[in-house]
Amino acid sequence: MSERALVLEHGGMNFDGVHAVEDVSLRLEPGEVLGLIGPNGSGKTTTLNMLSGVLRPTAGRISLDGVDVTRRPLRSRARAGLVRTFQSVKVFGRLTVAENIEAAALGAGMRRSEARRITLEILEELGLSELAEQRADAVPAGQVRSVGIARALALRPTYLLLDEPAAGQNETEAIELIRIIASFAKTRGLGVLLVEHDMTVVMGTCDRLHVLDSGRTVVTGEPEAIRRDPKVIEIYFGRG
Ligand SMILES: Nc1ncnc2c1ncn2[C@@H]1O[C@H](COP(=O)(O)OP(=O)(O)OP(=O)(O)O)[C@@H](O)[C@H]1O
Repeated sequence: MSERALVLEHGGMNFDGVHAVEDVSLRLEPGEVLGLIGPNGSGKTTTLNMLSGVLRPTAGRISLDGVDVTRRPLRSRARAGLVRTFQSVKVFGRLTVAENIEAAALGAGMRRSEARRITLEILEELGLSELAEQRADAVPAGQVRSVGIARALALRPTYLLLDEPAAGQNETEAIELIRIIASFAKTRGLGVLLVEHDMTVVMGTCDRLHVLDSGRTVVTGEPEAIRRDPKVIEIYFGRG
């Protein structure tokens, strides 16, 4: 197996006796899109918070391309190529969308001309070019999330963790956005972990799915196998 991967081994998070996540192991390689799915409260966001460094796991180990980062904070992981988005995106409202993205690239040490070039390239690939010169506080809520994704991509990560990137969009828009992100993953060798609770959205867009329920792994595999898995059917459709 390749050393190049983001790996969680036997991860656990215990909040004062509440086992939000227990013994979860997963692996994300460059170039693949892994959907982390499960019903409300199943531990998706907690897992993403552990992987990105927002939370320090109470059990287990996280490694990034073979290096143990379990005790490293978010910023240090971001410098090493692991970048995340948040459910609520904070933009500089008085700056344009392009300036918001450039600011991220400049903050990561890029030269101004390069930051500008990368910004325009990413906006085009995400289908957001027409927003480039618009003030960020005038952008509709659904598209602000895409601005957040563009900003994360401007940091040129190797691994990108997305927390419900398509929330607030309808199913067709959500699938379209995730398809675009998946094509980024393929062309740039980017590993994408996508937290999502809508099965339909992840089915046709992810390479693999990891299903959680009550903080534990139910099953991991290719979408077609997951769709037919009796345990997954029970979780999604069997509970009144
Ligand atoms: N800071 C915290 N303190 C105590 N319990 C927490 C904390 N954060 C999460 N939990 C609990 O951990 C469990 C998993 O929560 P988490 O937010 O990770 O689930 P989720 O799958 O992301 O849910 P959703 O789809 O609703 O966002 C839930 O029971 C939640 O109440």
